[in-house]
Amino acid sequence: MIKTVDLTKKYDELYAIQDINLDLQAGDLFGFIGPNGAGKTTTMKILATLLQPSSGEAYVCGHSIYREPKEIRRLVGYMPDFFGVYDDMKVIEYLEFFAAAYRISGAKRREVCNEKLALVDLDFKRDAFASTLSRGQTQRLGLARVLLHEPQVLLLDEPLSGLDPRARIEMRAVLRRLGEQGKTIMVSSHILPELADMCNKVGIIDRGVMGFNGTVADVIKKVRPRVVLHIEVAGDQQAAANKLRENRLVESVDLTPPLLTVTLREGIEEYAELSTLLISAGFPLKLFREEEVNLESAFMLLTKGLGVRT
Ligand SMILES: Nc1ncnc2c1ncn2[C@@H]1O[C@H](COP(=O)(O)OP(=O)(O)OP(=O)(O)O)[C@@H](O)[C@H]1O
Repeated sequence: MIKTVDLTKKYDELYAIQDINLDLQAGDLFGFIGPNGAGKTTTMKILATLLQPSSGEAYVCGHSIYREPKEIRRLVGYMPDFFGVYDDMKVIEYLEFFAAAYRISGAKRREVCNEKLALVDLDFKRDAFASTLSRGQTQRLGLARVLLHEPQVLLLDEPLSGLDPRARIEMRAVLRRLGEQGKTIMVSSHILPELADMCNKVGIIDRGVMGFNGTVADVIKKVRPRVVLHIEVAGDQQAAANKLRENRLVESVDLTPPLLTVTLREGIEEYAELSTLLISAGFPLKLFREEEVNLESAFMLLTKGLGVRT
């Protein structure tokens, strides 16, 4: 659905993006993560055919951005990071205005607008003035707008930025729903944890260079190749530590009473047998869980040293 080959955009000597390679399929929800100025907007604008790259290729649903931009515009819904709404228009009027621009006419127009408002959970605001909407509601209205022409591909530039926690949860729910409809969605953010639980793939970009492109599980593996468990047992903790050290899955055990920190050997991801082992050896479990990877520090690690700009 989206494919880029060595996509590059230069402004004089500055690489806004350099050799970006993406391959996204139908139903992919791709989190495009990077700090300010990383190149996210540049990439999205090129895919939306609003900006020409300096070199490289990009295809959307098989159409080249150079040769078939009109086809691409029909298939893409692009929501920029900042957009205005017309203050003197009601929500439904705003949508109908754009539906008319897409040449959706007559009874169909009202029907499509109502359907998209419901999809973004904004039907209760249909007769409110756009100027009275909260930031989260305005973002959802913007999303409804880019859905009017039934795009296959959505390019959403920081749709979660500036939203309070509740509005984020609501927006994420809407994005998941759209992903379930089989659309290909690229959504950008500064913050990896914000997108990690929602996206099946993530790309991490910094200063124009994509340092990582894969699944969230791959991110975790990359920053922490070994699974770490936190375990607490009732009874003799030292004996429990020794028991674990004998196990072939275990690389090391650190005991800082009452916590056992158990590092598994590289590549080991299945460890249920360790809980059975402890219980059957007479160590009832008080705690047994995998240490969570701090996605914020994973992000810092993965962007460290990326991209040298000239
Ligand atoms: N028209 C332009 N002329 C010169 N440089 C530009 C232009 N547009 C973007 N850039 C530069 O290209 C780089 C990438 O910018 P881009 O807007 O793609 O980043 P971004 O990841 O979207 O950042 P943000 O999170 O702040 O929106 C930045 O260094 C920016 O200053």
